[in-house]
Amino acid sequence: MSKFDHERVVIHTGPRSGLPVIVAIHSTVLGQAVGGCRVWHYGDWHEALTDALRVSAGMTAKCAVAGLANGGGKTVVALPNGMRLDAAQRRNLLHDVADVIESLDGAYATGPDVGTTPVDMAVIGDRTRHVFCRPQEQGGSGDSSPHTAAGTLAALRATRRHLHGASKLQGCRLAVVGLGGVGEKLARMLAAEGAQLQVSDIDQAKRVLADQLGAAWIDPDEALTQDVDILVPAALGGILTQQIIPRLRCAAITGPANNQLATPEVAELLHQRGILWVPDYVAGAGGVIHALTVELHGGTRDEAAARILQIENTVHTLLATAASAGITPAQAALESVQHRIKT
Ligand SMILES: NC(=O)c1ccc[n+]([C@@H]2O[C@H](COP(=O)([O-])OP(=O)(O)OC[C@H]3O[C@@H](n4cnc5c(N)ncnc54)[C@H](O)[C@@H]3O)[C@@H](O)[C@H]2O)c1
Repeated sequence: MSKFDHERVVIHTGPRSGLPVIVAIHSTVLGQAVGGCRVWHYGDWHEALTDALRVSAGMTAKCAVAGLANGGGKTVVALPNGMRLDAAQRRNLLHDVADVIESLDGAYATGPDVGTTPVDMAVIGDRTRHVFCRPQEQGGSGDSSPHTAAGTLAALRATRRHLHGASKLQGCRLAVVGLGGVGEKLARMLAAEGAQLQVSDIDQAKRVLADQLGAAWIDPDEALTQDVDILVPAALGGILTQQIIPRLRCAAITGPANNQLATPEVAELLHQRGILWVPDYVAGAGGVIHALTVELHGGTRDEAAARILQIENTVHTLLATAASAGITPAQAALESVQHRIKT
């Protein structure tokens, strides 16, 4: 039987919505647990619980590697298949979520995730102060995507340095897969640095951006297997499968997309193929660093920006440690998390 290593899990049927609100607190060893609020369709609430347990543990790692004084948590609400919330139902549900969070006496704070937005965080904020990423005009830290892009840029500099001895991205061959909130901003930054860019999105309307940036457009079906220095996944998770690994032609993979590995074993397969994989939760931490620094820790935007730039050092150290110990960067990251939580 696997060990239950969460501090607390609450499942509460919301009195207004009638829906089960799950809050999983994995760890508060480093400080208040944080993690987004996911409102999504699941087969049943057991699946939602499994998701909450998995993602909250991932948040502990993300915060620990980012040097934040926070632990990991997660809220998940399982919507029955086919259910669409109207405005009043959505508000009721968000107030149910807020009341559960408030009942935890500050052990956990939430932010946006799949199925929720910064505006939803403001609604949760009606009933609890333990919430982040509210819109800027409502006193929050606002859109996290520019900060996620800035953090990924820092991680890319460290990756470039590890591959080629210098961190300048000028001339570096990169494929950015996904040109949404984060990917577009990142592609613009990379183009401004003189990187040799290829870009891709399932949305053909994004071709205009490729033309603007002087980037080559790649068909989404072929985007992951381009011959580049660094592949930058910036769309959905689960893309690094056992099947795709033999076909990859990149030297490294560093991108913000969450949960890139289809299964944890894929990290070892990448290592065997000599492809560097920077854990997504390290490369994509800029947004959460910004939101927590500004909204929960009372820091300034400049302090948050400085912390985001530190991602370059963090990734540099991880890659150097992994190389000298002959382990994967994923394993090196895990050891650094365990070290931080124990000391
Ligand atoms: N927004 C943040 O601050 C943040 C923070 C950490 C991690 N992330 C992760 O980064 C990734 C991107 O986030 P985002 O906010 O930019 O999302 P988004 O929804 O704004 O953009 C995703 C883009 O990917 C495209 N896309 C989807 N499937 C694709 C495919 N198969 N090939 C190519 N393009 C495809 C979509 O059309 C869209 O343009 C997600 O995995 C997200 O979880 C985002």
